[in-house]
Amino acid sequence: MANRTDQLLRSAWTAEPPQLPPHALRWLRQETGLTDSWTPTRVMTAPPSELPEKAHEVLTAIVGAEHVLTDEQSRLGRTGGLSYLDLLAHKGIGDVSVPDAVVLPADPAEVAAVVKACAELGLSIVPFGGGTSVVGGVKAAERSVVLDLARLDRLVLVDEVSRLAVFQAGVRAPDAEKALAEYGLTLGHVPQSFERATIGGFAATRSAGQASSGYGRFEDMVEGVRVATARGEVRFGVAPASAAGPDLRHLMIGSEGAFGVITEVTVRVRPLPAIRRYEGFVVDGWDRGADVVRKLAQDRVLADVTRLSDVDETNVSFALTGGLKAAGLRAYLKARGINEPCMLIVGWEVQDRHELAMRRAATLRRLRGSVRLGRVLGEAWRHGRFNGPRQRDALMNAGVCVETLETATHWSQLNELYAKVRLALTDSLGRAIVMCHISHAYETGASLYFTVIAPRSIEDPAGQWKRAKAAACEAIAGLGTISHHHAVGVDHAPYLPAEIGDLGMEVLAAVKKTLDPSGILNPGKLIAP
Ligand SMILES: Cc1cc2nc3c(=O)[nH]c(=O)nc-3n(C[C@H](O)[C@H](O)[C@H](O)COP(=O)(O)OP(=O)(O)OC[C@H]3O[C@@H](n4cnc5c(N)ncnc54)[C@H](O)[C@@H]3O)c2cc1C
Repeated sequence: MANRTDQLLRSAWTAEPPQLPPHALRWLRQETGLTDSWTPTRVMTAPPSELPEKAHEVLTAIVGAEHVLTDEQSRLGRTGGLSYLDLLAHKGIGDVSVPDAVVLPADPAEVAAVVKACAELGLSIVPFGGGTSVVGGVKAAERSVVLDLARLDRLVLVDEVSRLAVFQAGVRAPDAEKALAEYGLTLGHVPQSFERATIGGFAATRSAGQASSGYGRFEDMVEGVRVATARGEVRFGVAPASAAGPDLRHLMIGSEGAFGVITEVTVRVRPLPAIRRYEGFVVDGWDRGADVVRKLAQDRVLADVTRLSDVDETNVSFALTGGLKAAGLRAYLKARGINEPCMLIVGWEVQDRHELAMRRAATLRRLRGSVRLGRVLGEAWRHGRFNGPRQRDALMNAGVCVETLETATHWSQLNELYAKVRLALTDSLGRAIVMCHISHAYETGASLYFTVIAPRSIEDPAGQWKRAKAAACEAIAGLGTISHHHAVGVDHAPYLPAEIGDLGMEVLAAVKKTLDPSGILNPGKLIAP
């Protein structure tokens, strides 16, 4: 547990602080006007724990004294997740709430007992999986207890006949895949936060992995859930499909810890692919690229991974590869008639050569007119698919404001949404690089995932991003969803009523009141106070 606390305290993805290569730093300075000065960082400190003695006694009786942590380091490590604002807070910039204790139950029964006890004691609970939320989902509340699920780390059972597996909620994605691989199975859920995020966290946020076109979003993988609510335990999902009223699993999937703590998830699993093939293409222009992805989706021939970068994201990828190689590539593409290069990565994960040949041919037929850069680009993307958080830390260390936000809409509105969000971000951030990609496509629409890079404000680093984020959220309202896969958390809660309406909010509030009458479960998340 000491290692885990160290990792959470560091907030950075790796132990060694990553640095940008000199060519990338030079390029950034030139493009954004980045300088060497930014707000000095400070050491984060915590006030003493005010966990009442009675609460300490009760929690200790349930989980054991060594699993009720009130020391400063354990509490500071679990003040929030990994959004840009959270990372700033870890550098002593901006406000932070520190929980009074961290409680680590061992199994679903202990979770249920902790939730019940906290409801009786009137103590708020923040469920904490991998802590990778980027929307304030694990932001600690005042006078709260963080319920860390790290000890719920077991594969409970595998039903090979039905292709189902039951995991405890705290199992991290790499451990889940390792355990399934022993049975020749996979979940196929590979978000960029794969290395740290948990099965319970995926279910609680309706997560979407990079291979969502092939394996589906996480909610498509959930067959059943076991949840500890403040009123007792519930289990939903007894069959692959059911007409027994509304599907109550979906009250829990995406409930972000506000209705209960998910303790076990039954997931649908598949045979491990025998062949993985990733290739890179370049399409001329964003509109044309989005059209290609739409046709692939509507003709039902999407590869398992399908990811289209806009011109700015493609330029940044080229610039980061550095110097001569990038210049040569640009010249080659120009000679092939590509003036506005947009990178398209497609990846197939299949059982045999025949399946690959059939699916690949169907995709390639719709890619006529694009330039094929082959497996080198595809494999380079696959091998670097988890580099995002490392690059983000390096950018943070270089004094950059770096953050992502995402949305989704129907194809007919996609380009309007794309243009409006871009404009909102560039208007509020000034000399910034705003990049975007589509990585989740459906027959009716797609997600848009934006990344921004701007020199960090010296006077008001947190306010700089809050204003940009607010502008982007306002641009999204009425055109798309406030979140395609990052969830609501604290950050998006004020925008949810505009998306689901007052009556929709009343329904959520009614469910919360039924399952959590005293409002102790993850206060302020999903439903704004
Ligand atoms: C670098 C980076 C890349 C990311 N890439 C992706 C991506 O590709 N796709 C994607 O979907 N998301 C992505 N995310 C967001 C994040 O990883 C997901 O939201 C993930 O599902 C969170 O899992 P977690 O275990 O870390 O949950 P946490 O961050 O610990 O919690 C997330 C929310 O769920 C609640 N919660 C957690 N566990 C439980 C439980 N057992 N019961 C009830 N509530 C619970 C928490 O209270 C919180 O509200 C990324 C984040 C980072 C930092």
